[in-house]
Amino acid sequence: DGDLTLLWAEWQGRRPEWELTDMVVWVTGASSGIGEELAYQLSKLGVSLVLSARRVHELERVKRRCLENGNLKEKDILVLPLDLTDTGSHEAATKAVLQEFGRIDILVNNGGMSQRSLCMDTSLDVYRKLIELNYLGTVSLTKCVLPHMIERKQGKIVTVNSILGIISVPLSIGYCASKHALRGFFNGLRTELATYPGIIVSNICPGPVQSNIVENSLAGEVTKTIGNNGDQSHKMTTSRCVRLMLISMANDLKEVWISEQPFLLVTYLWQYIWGRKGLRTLRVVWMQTLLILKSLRQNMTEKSTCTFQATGGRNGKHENSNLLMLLNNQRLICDFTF
Ligand SMILES: NC(=O)c1ccc[n+]([C@@H]2O[C@H](COP(=O)([O-])OP(=O)(O)OC[C@H]3O[C@@H](n4cnc5c(N)ncnc54)[C@H](O)[C@@H]3O)[C@@H](O)[C@H]2O)c1
Repeated sequence: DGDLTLLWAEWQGRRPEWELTDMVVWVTGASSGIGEELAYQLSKLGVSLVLSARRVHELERVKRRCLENGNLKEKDILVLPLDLTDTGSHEAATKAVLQEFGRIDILVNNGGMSQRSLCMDTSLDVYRKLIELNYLGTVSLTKCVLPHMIERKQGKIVTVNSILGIISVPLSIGYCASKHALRGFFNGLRTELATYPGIIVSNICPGPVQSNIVENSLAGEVTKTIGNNGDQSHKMTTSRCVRLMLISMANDLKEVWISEQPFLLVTYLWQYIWGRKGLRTLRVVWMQTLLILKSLRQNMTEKSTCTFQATGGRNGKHENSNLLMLLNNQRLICDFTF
């Protein structure tokens, strides 16, 4: 459920319990899902925590649970409301963290949002919002924190990307584009910071993970979300994903892929084989095999309806389109969008 370097680090590498203790860690998107779980696991390591998202009451709830179950005291946790799209507020937020704890050791760029709708059913505002939130919001906060890390010549910038920052799938192309942009930005930033070996720029690329991401996904309009998470049983547990993220941070890994199969295997194929001219046939054969396997599984379980239908897609109107035939017949591609 992780790439080979990550699994090796888990087996033989440094433990988060040794490496991350006493660090000041700022987590965005800490009110839900991966960010919330990250807060709980970090609070057991004895770090100083900054919890950011838009909803203060949700952050206060997370803080209370950190205090109940972790090793932290009230003074170790700062609740700092932050809207990633309000880039004008990021400088002041950074100053507030520095004023409270004196330093920022790790910035975890986790806050973000996804999307479920076909291109022709999606308003441009949705794509704009995804770029403003997932990409520009993250870039903006990083730019505010970076001068401080450069001054200290150390720090970790950890960005929760996605395997959709590596591969692209239908129904979430605005999300994929924003995550591809993030990966390009941070890979380039790492090179720009080559003279600061103490500053680690890390891309975390999870596959499907249990969280509220589907519920909060935009469905064609910025005012419309999917509204429910559907069946999440095929997804990785949030706790396992976060444990692997902490191992990645403890071992300064530059990019990690965290996913169960078949998503991890598909990512490897995409990265190393897919797209090369002579191997297009392999791609089709592979896709068809997955579809058949998925269809067999679906027939046996028949648990939930197609996400595509939930998004109100233009079912039936384009019955001759290959894409819609895939979408209508199988849940594979729907499962692949997270
Ligand atoms: N769950 C998955 O399957 C999965 C897979 C790959 C990557 N990711 C990434 O993980 C990260 C966390 O997502 P999650 O799965 O926990 O989903 P989630 O919806 O449970 O959590 C998203 C968090 O981001 C915050 N957020 C949203 N808009 C914001 C804004 N404008 N300003 C500040 N915070 C904002 C939310 O309040 C929430 O705390 C995202 O970047 C997502 O792209 C998730």
